[in-house]
Amino acid sequence: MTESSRRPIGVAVLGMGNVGTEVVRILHENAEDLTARVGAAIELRGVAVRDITRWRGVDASLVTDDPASLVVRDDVDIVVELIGGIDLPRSLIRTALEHGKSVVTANKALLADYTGELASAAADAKVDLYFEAAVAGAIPVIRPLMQSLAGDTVTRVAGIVNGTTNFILSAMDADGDDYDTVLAEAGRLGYAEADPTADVEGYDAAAKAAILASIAFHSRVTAADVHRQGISSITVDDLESAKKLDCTVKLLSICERFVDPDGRERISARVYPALVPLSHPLAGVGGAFNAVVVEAENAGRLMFYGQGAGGAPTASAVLGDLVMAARNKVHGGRGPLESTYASLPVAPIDDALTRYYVSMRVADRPGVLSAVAGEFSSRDVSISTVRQEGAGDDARLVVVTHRARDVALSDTIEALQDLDSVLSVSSVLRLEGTDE
Ligand SMILES: NC(=O)C1=CN([C@@H]2O[C@H](COP(=O)(O)OP(=O)(O)OC[C@H]3O[C@@H](n4cnc5c(N)ncnc54)[C@H](O)[C@@H]3O)[C@@H](O)[C@H]2O)C=CC1
Ligand SMILES: N[C@@H](CC=O)C(=O)O
Ligand code: NA
Repeated sequence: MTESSRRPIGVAVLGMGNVGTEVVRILHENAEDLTARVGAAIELRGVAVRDITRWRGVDASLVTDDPASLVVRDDVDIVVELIGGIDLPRSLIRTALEHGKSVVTANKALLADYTGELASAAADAKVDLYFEAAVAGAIPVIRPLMQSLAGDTVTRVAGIVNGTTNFILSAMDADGDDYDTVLAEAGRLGYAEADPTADVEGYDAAAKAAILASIAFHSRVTAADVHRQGISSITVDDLESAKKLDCTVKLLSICERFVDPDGRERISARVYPALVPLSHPLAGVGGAFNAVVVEAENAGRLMFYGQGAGGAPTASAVLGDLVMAARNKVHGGRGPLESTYASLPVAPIDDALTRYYVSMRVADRPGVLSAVAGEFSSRDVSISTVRQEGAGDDARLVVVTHRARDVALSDTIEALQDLDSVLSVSSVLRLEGTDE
């Protein structure tokens, strides 16, 4: 059968915002190449928008404000969900899968909590559920973890997976720019979520960490399992202090597999702003770029780098999934199924091994250093460096620790706050990207 004689694959795109608009543009612009790659034409059968009266982008006959009607249509084979949110897309995707449509989505907030439900609906219907765009935008990371590394044992996946916060921190670091101005710019450029709290408070990065940990460790990890802290408390002063330590500040998502003191294998999944040495490859990842470092027992260390947000880069990942799903519709076969056989439990943040950087205002008098050091040593936390800055009312101590259980470090901070000689603890950040 020739490509032109094969039945075309019908596609519906739900949501025509930053990403949806770009998906439709690429579908039109690359139509001929896509047909050759799939072995049949991909035809846009409908787009769903919120307000039909304001939509001017595509042929009016394709546009509807009723996405539920599109996902059950007989001439639609693949549904692309780009609305965002939870309840509506959850119900639309379920209905689409139950009606035998393959689904492509970029919706990490939904997947972080409902991959199990949606993947089993896809398995029941023998169709595909693809979501490469949901983590790190254009960067291929889901497919490498699910397929290329399927024969290896992944031990760690860590990196920068939120473009908006990386854009903000990079601008604050380079130009000392004001936080609100940079956030507004990230929204204008199509990086930020509809509610940018999801970005700045780390919810988006935590959702992505849940997805990455689930896939990497063949277990089910949801957003609630991920320890989360955002960047809203990071100041230009923190970035200046970081420079004095030859570091910068990055919002990191860290997923690790580790053996606890009782010999049980567990997962640690956490998101927080951390000091990263300038010599570390993640320190050089600027703007809305993302980078993910994967460590596997046999492959060693792999690094994936590229555009993690924005309409066109994200649409590129969506199109990759769309081509895969369309090929499967034409030639048969299916993408990989969800794999949760290992079922590793997730440990609380208290059990993670981390390093702390602590900056505190102290009374400028004898005995302060030994009182501070005593609080660390009584909890078995070993100090790596101590630096005194300023004098008199401006005296500050900056302590960097070696790796210790996070709970020992956080208990130490509480105890320091109760010391008479410590006037205030002005900044506490974890330090990552070092081996100590
Ligand atoms: N923008 C980005 O860089 C990335 C976005 N994503 C995800 O992709 C999805 C879409 O993101 P964006 O395009 O940036 O969001 P957006 O807010 O620009 O687009 C969503 C669109 O859906 C429309 N919509 C809302 N309710 C609707 C309804 N009931 N029926 C039809 N349309 C409706 C909105 O009017 C809007 O145009 C989200 O899940 C987001 O988390 C994932 C990776 C990167
Ligand atoms: N808001 C997200 C978009 C991509 O996932 C981000 O900034 O990374
Ligand atoms: Na990706």
